[in-house]
Amino acid sequence: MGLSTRLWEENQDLARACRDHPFVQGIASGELPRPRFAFYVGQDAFYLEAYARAYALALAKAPDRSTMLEFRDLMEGVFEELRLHQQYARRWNVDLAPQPAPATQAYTDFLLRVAWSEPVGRIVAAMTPCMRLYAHLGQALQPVTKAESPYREWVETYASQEIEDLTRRLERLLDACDPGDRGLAAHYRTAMRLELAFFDQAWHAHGPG
Ligand SMILES: Cc1ncc(CO)c(N)n1
Repeated sequence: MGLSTRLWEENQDLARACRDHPFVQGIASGELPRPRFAFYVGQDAFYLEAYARAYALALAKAPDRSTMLEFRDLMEGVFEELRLHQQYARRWNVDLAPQPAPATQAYTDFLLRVAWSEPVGRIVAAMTPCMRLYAHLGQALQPVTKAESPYREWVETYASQEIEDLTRRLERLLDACDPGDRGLAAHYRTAMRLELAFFDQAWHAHGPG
């Protein structure tokens, strides 16, 4: 079994907690209060800029040109996602340059610290949960998302083949890492925990209802 598969399986508790989280379930049902989604999109735009910078740092540290090109394509995918956020922002009155809230700051601080100070493999381990989790959520939610959910486009984006393909490319880089490096599993799990905290933060934004 490849390292990416093993780490994903070891983190199924957190993957399930994200999938079953009321924020995520509210996206599928369409019942998620809009101010909470707007808050999430603004925080996510801040997050994604850090995520793109982490790819740029990984690119700078990559050992060969083919790995550099992988990081370039992955980074381009993040900029595409940010374009989607701009569309949501226009539609839903989102502040796309917010102050980062605590869970956002914790996640971006973690990613950028790893990206600045650690080797490429550790960066890949910290960045993989973001992609695999969202590909998983998109694919899991697509069949149960209500046609009338205002968040349907969000689900479709992450359920797309394009996201799955990019996720696999990142996972292949993880599979090439030294499976004896325990720091890889630690970073993967830290990122999964931060993902859950990110949903939880958005759920609790703007009070009940
Ligand atoms: C917090 C977070 N994790 C993962 C993704 C998927 O790119 C995202 N947009 N935001």
